[in-house]
Amino acid sequence: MTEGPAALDLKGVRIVPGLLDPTAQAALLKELRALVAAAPLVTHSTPRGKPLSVRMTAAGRFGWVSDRKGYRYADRHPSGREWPPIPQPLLDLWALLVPGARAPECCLVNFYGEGARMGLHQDRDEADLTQPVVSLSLGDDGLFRVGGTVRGGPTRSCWLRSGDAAVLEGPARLAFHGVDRIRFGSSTLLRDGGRINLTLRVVT
Ligand SMILES: O=C(O)CCC(=O)C(=O)O
Ligand SMILES: [Fe+2]
Repeated sequence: MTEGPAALDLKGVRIVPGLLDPTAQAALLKELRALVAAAPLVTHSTPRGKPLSVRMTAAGRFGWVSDRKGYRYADRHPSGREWPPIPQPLLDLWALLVPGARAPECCLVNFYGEGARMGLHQDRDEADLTQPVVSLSLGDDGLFRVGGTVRGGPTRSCWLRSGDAAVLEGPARLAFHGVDRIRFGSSTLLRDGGRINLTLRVVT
């Protein structure tokens, strides 16, 4: 594969439906099970102490964490252990989708159980905002909302399905985005339902 499947544009965010076929999704899921065994999912809280509905872990040199001390990248899991390496299939997808970019330093693993959501936000904790963010969805469908680079402007939404990718790059690198809800049980990839979202980022 040299170019990858056809992409759609959602307010400048590149959506690549069906990037991973079901076999590749199952293979990746197997790697993620090992990843989560080494670095268990955590319920982070906002700096004000409100728990996030999305549970998270990470791989790579850095993971993203949040607690009373604020939102930040950390070089260790809250357990004190190092983050596991980013699975090779994800590094390959990054190279396919954003060939000119630096190597990713973080793969954030988000798990959305029933009722979990993520409010509109910008990804701006990274030092080099010229580098893209690549996001991959697995499991249940998620309603992905994208706005502009200022809060409160018009937004558009689309459903991200298992195997779909989204790339935040160029002028849309700082687009507000979030996940309003998931269609719990819409995919058979995860036996007990839920949605996994993987985001690859250059941090430094
Ligand atoms: O779950 C998604 O599709 C988006 C995740 C996200 O925006 C983030 O982790 O910063
Ligand atoms: Fe984000």
